[in-house]
Amino acid sequence: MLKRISSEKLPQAVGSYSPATEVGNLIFTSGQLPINGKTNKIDFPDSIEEQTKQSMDNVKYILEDNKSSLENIVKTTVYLKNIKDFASFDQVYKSYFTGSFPSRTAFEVGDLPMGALIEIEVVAQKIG
Ligand SMILES: C=C(N)C(=O)O
Repeated sequence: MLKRISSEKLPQAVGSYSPATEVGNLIFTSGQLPINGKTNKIDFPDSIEEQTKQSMDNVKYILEDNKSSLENIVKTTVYLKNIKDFASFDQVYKSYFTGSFPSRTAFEVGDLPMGALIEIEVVAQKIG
């Protein structure tokens, strides 16, 4: 049975989607835009580093509020507005992991909602 899940720390969805869906022992997040849940906006429109932090924090909130964690990510998909941001994004991204890294695909897209520079989605395993 599937269940729609969320976190109180997330921003409002910008469209017709649930923040995440749980099925069995897996969590599938929607793409997390770099929107701050306190301000409901992209606080740093020109900074890939800050936007990576916010998208990763939003992923983290979903997982940690639903019996999972960043360490339990199976696969990450990263959408970048500009592939030239890859190295800067990756520097911030790797700081969120202490052991091994999840599988990942990263690629450039034409555009993202709200003028974002990045959007990150994950599939993660639940703990216990
Ligand atoms: C922001 C999204 N994840 C969406 O619009 O699908």
